[in-house]
Amino acid sequence: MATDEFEALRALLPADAAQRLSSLRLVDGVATLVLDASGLDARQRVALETGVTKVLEREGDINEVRVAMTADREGGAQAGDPGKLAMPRIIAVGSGKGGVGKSTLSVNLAVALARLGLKVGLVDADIYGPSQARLLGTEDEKPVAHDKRLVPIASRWGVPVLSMAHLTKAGQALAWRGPMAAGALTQLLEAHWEDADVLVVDLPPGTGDVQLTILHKFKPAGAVIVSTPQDLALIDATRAVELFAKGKVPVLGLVENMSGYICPHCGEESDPFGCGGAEAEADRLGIAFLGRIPLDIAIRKQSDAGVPVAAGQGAQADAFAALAARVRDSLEAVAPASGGAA
Ligand SMILES: Nc1ncnc2c1ncn2[C@@H]1O[C@H](COP(=O)(O)OP(=O)(O)OP(=O)(O)O)[C@@H](O)[C@H]1O
Repeated sequence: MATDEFEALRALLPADAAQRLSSLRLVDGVATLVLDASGLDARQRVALETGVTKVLEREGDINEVRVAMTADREGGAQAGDPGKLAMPRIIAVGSGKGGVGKSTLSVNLAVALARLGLKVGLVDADIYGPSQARLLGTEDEKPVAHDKRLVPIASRWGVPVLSMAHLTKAGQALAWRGPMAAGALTQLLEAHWEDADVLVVDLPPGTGDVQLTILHKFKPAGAVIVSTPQDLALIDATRAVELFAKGKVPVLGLVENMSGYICPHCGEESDPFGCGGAEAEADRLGIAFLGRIPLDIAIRKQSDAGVPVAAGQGAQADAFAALAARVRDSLEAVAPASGGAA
C-alpha cells in the first residue's frame, strides 16, 4: 500500500486508534490493522476495535476490517518464570499416525473451546502438511511482526491462528528439517499470544524431533491424542501416549475420530474403521476417553471450505462442544487458570 493511501486511511481513524496504530494493510478489500493496546482493559479494547471497524467499514473499497491487538503485558498461567516469555497453557494435539483427523480435531476443538468462553489461539506446528490456514480460511494472510514477534492472524471464528503455511509458499514447508523447522516453530509459539488463555497446538503426526522440541521447550499443560478406531492407528496412538508420558506432559485423554458412519442416503450406520477401539485402548492405558467424532461428509466438506463444523449448529457441533467441555475440565484439573477463572 502506498504511503499516501496509508496516511489517508490512518487519518480516518479515531485519534486514540491512530496513536496506537502499529501497522495497517489493505489487500483485496480486507483492511488488517495492528493496534498497540498496552494499558487498556478488555472493555477499552473492544471500544477501540469497534470505533476503528465502524469508520473503515464506511469506505467503499473496504469489505472487511480485521483488528489485532498487541500489548506489553504479562499473562497466562505459565507466567512467572523471570526472563521467560509468558505463555498461555498449551494443549498439544497429537497422533501416532498421519491422516487420522488431528488437524480437523485441533481446529474444531479450538473453536469449541472459544465458544465455551475461553480465549483460544491455534498454532499449526505440522511442518510437513500445514493445514490450519485453510481450515480457518486464512490462506492468503501473512503475519506482521511487532517487537520482533509475530502477531497471530485473526480468523472469522474468534480463534487467532499461526501456521507454517502462513510463513511459507505452498509446498515449501515440506522440505523443512531440523533446526530450520525448530526455529520457525519457535516463532509461531513465541508470537503475541499474551491475550490467549489456551493455545491449541496441532502437532505433526508421529513421535519425532519436532514433537520432542515442543515438549521440551514449551512444556504443554496437557495433550490430547487422536486416533481412528482401527488397531493399527491405536498401536501408533499408544506410542504418542508414551511420548507425552516420557516428557511428563499429562495426557488429557484419547479421542476416537471417524467413529461410525451414517449413510447420507439411506441413514444406515456402519463402522468402516470399527468403533469403540479407542475407548477400550484408553481404558487399557489408564487414560481418559474424551469422546467420539463420527465420520461425516459434512465435516470434510466444511473443513475444505474453511468453515469449522464446531462453529455451527447440529450434531457435529454438539459433539465438539462436549469434547471441548471435557478437555477444559481436564485441563483445569492439571493446570488451573491463574486466578481460578477459565
Ligand atoms: N470426522 C471426520 N469426518 C469426515 N472427514 C474427516 C473427519 N476427520 C477428518 N476428516 C477428513 O480426513 C482428512 C484428513 O484429516 P486431517 O487433515 O485433519 O488429518 P491429520 O491427522 O491432521 O492428517 P496429517 O497427518 O496429514 O496432518 C481431511 O480431508 C479431513 O477433512
